[in-house]
Amino acid sequence: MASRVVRPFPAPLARQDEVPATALQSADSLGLIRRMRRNRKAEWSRRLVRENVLTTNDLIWPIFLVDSSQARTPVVWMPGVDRLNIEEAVRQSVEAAKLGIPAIAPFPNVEKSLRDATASEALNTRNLMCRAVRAIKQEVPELGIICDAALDPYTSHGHDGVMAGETVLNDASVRILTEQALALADAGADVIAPSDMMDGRVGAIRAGLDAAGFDQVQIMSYAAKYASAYYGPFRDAIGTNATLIGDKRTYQMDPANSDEAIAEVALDLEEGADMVMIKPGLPYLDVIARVKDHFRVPTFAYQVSGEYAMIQAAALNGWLDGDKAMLESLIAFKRAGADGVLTYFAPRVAEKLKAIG
Ligand SMILES: NCC(=O)CCC(=O)O
Ligand SMILES: [Mg+2]
Repeated sequence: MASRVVRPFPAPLARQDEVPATALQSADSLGLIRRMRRNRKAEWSRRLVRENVLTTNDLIWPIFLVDSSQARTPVVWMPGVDRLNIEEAVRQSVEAAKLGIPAIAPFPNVEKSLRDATASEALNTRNLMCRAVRAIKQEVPELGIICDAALDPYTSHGHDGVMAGETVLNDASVRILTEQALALADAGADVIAPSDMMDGRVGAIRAGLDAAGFDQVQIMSYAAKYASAYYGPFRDAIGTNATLIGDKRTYQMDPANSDEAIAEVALDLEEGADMVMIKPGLPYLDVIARVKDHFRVPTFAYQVSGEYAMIQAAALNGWLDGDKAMLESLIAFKRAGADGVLTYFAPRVAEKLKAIG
């Protein structure tokens, strides 16, 4: 057996007030062949060996809409985020396109009086979403618009589907979601993003879109959407926090599972999803990595409202460097394998990336 060379533990340095650097180096050298720190010694070198890069092309910007005479109304639980009226949403879309953000994802805060048990307002082709999508498409046709298919902004009970007693009905909800998707496609949505987690909705929406001549409208499915506490501030933004009865654990996924995410993604791809999404983001990086490794399809992460709020709250208290934490959280998605991220930070990041050049 080859004997291992055991290096004597370096003798402790004599206590001195100042030891010259060279003396420290020679006294302590471990004679290492590989030193991982060499590549980190200067910014040019760190840039050269960097494995992942965040670009503006990776960003999807979720925005909140409201019917209001005021251009902006603040979302209290998401400092720095406002609900926009249609005119302001158009202006912000123009800005987003100028910054090079590829796409936005609008979400409506629907007037309470328009919400009912069957989400009938979701099918109104003149509803807030449809009017906003038309207006934005007319002004900035080159900006992608990704529209949620989900009933929660429109239901009086705050669930993503219609209910019988305490049960959220699957197939009946899918029929309504398909109609909703058609209304959005007709308004000009480029991508339908079913976020409801009903079974079979991707296939039904694909068939509905194709039959109506919208065969070029893409589907980005919220394939693995978890029943998460991190959606809290979003429910403030769209005004469902007060109305939601119970929770969504009978249709959204159990945070304890990840094999199940693979099964969900497989089904959505079979049913015709062009892109898949995992949501929330940072607490589910392992799921993003597994899905990307397994399927090699366009995979997106949603950095949800609670993730945004945590960073912002800490930054506003002076407990975190907000910009650094924002960028670090976003590069994590790239490292995990995501092709892009829905993030409320999108315009701020795009501005920063533009300034860096
Ligand atoms: N369907 C979209 C969402 O539920 C967003 C959740 C969030 O940002 O917390
Ligand atoms: Mg599913």
